[in-house]
Amino acid sequence: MNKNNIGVQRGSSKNFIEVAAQSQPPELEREAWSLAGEPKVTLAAEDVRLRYTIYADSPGRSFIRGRRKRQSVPAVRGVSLIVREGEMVGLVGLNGSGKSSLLRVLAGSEPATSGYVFASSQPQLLGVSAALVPDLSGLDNIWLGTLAMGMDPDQAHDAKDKIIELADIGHAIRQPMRTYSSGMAARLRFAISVAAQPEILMIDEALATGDAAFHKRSEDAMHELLDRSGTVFLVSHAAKTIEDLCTRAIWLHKGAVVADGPATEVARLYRFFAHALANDNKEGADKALLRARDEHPPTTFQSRGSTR
Ligand SMILES: Nc1ncnc2c1ncn2[C@@H]1O[C@H](COP(=O)(O)OP(=O)(O)OP(=O)(O)O)[C@@H](O)[C@H]1O
Repeated sequence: MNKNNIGVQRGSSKNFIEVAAQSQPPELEREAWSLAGEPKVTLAAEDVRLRYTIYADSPGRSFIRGRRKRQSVPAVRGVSLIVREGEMVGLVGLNGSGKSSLLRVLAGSEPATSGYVFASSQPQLLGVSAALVPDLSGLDNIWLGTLAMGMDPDQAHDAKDKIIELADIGHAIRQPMRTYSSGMAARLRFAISVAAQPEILMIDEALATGDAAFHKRSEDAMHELLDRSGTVFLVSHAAKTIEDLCTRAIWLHKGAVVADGPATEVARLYRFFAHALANDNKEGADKALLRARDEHPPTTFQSRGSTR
């Protein structure tokens, strides 16, 4: 039996917030979700779909918007998953496979075209950047960022030293953020996001910037979060990072989940796949993909048959 197959168990969605839903699902359908059991479910997504609408210019046509060709691009195609506390979930896949789009929908920062996402608390998508102001110093931005994430002034004050220590950007912390390198800014954003101690933290490639020492500190900070029964989602192009850091990996291909299972196995098979593709070995790539799908099939909901 597919170990990711979610049986019809009566769980209650009462304690969950709705992160993304196109319309209110019927109560009975919601109750068919397996939200009960241990460890606690922190996030559940069912048949999430996302399409972007783009306007493409056809040759010979004018730039008048009304005459532009409207196209709908499917970025996420029917993703279902159940994530429990203590899991560190890595998303792997080729460029354009939908990793960042899925993360944004799960975080509630991009509305799903259809499907449902429930979470035990508001996920924190790393990137308090919207709240940070380039003309203000790092210190002022720490204050602003922590308040923007919902801390009260006392909590923000208490968190300050830890953020400075984790970001470790020296005297630059007193300089305006516009003078920072992209790596320094990423470090500060990461440190602020982690300090909020969110139950669900979502990170898109933050670990790609920063040196080995920062990498180690950020790993430690994420493990600390997991120790406090949190859940971390991580998008990275480096499948080896996912393999080393995460407990579970979800492989996305053309917007759909190909495989979902232990990071050491799924991320390793993905690496074989990507390596084979890079070497024009289509047969090898297909083999790795089919093996991953076979051995670590994606989550399905028995209540409504398999996800598409
Ligand atoms: N704002 C947007 N408007 C239109 N199409 C988009 C938008 N963002 C992403 N897409 C399209 O959606 C698909 C998935 O993109 P997404 O960025 O989620 O993939 P990804 O796996 O994170 O890619 P990468 O590894 O290159 O960062 C792609 O076809 C992309 O072109």
